[in-house]
Amino acid sequence: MGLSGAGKSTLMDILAGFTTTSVTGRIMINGRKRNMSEFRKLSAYIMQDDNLQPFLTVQEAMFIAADLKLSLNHHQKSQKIDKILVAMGLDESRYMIIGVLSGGQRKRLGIALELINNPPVMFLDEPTSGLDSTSSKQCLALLKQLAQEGRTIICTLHQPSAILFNMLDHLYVIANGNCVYTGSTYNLVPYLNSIGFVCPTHYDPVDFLMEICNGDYGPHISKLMELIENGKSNKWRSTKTVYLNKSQETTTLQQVAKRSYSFEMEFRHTPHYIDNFWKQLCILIKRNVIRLFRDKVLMLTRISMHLTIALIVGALYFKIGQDAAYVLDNYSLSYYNIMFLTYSAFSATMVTIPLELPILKREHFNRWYKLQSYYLAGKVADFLVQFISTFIYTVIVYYMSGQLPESRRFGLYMLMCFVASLVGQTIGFIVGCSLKIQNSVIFGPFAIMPFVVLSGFFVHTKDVNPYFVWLFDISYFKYAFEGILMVVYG
Ligand SMILES: Nc1ncnc2c1ncn2[C@@H]1O[C@H](COP(=O)(O)OP(=O)(O)OP(=O)(O)O)[C@@H](O)[C@H]1O
Repeated sequence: MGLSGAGKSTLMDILAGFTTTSVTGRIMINGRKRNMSEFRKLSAYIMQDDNLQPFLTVQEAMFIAADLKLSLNHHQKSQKIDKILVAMGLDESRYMIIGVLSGGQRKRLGIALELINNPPVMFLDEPTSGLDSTSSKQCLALLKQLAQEGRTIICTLHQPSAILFNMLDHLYVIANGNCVYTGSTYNLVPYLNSIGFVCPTHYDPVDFLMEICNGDYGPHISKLMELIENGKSNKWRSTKTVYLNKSQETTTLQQVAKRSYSFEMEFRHTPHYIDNFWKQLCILIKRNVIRLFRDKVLMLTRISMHLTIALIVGALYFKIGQDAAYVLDNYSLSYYNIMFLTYSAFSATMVTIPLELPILKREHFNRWYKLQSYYLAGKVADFLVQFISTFIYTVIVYYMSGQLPESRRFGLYMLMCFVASLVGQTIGFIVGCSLKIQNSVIFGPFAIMPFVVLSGFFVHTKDVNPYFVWLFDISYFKYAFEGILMVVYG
């Protein structure tokens, strides 16, 4: 718990293993140094932003997660999904598209997706942010139930209400990146009393603590930090009992530890990924195909843009292909075709990839699939749209501009254009992954323009200094352009 900017998400990223670089210190699990590979099998991290696929239904998303994370048959998966959806209060929204779910439903779905494989340790960054008081209560009650079943639930909270606060077992309060209290929730007021901060009657202890952290009663953070040994002190921890629910049913810590141990043992023998590469690939292709057909706007825009430009270009260069007087125009047309197809594939990929990255980060971090499967599945789905777009464009331009009507020439012409567009797509993927979307729109074209200049269209190899000739050899535009000219005139 802590004020905004206190360092909660940073700490959570480090504990979950999401941030491993530029941090120092040791992370111990049950007294042993954390083995990251083992730990990732035991844990799931639900980040602050939902990062869900907006075009799937709740049930489809659950089945895809189950297919990737469980080695059960369809009926068993279905039963498990039903159980989780009921527990999460999502049963009635199972056929709804994720994009139209409310904030609370999306949060619950984020948890449900990670619950599928029943991880013993769950990290949640602000699971109640953006939720109303009833949804927050439902969400924490559910987490409490999971903790009672023996899981370790670690979550960050901004400033919980008294009801939410009473649901917590252990509290770790951060201010300015340091710990100012660690201990049980019911020890908070006695702790504050012991150091001279008397919480006024009828005053919420959480508000009081946050005001102290905010410096409303003076600069006391370093004093609090020292007293609690920056989180190392165990003085205010609960050692005897864990309160389970309002009826004060209790269970011993040993019982909880025993259940946690059995979860841990179960996971030790689980492979890092449940499915092999090919199975992951098939599941991800299925998901991409569903997404592609639901997200019709982008697909239809790409196809109709190719159709429109092809008609304009075809009309401009109408029947010039076999007229010797227009040989230079035909030369320019060949170049334009490669430029257009490459650039359109490049920009479409470059702007869509950054939207996918947060989802990829979450799913890959939580061991849903390997990166290779994700990449290839994305390529296969995009391959289809790119092929249709390139085919429509090439057929129209080739025949309207009056190139030789030979199927072999047309096939090769089409192949040159298609391969060039795939290279453009790959460069768009690299740029989209490397830069933020606003930067990639500005700097992305620089990844293409050097190849354009070195294609042999503007400057010829024989006219440049011999030291620069190798630059032409790395320009894929040059190969595509030469290929097209050989197809047309060879
Ligand atoms: N221990 C630390 N030492 C120095 N800087 C820190 C420390 N922890 C966090 N920070 C920095 O403080 C800033 C805010 O951190 P973070 O986003 O984790 O806060 P937060 O509590 O999650 O905020 P919010 O509730 O608004 O999401 C970041 O720039 C982070 O790098």
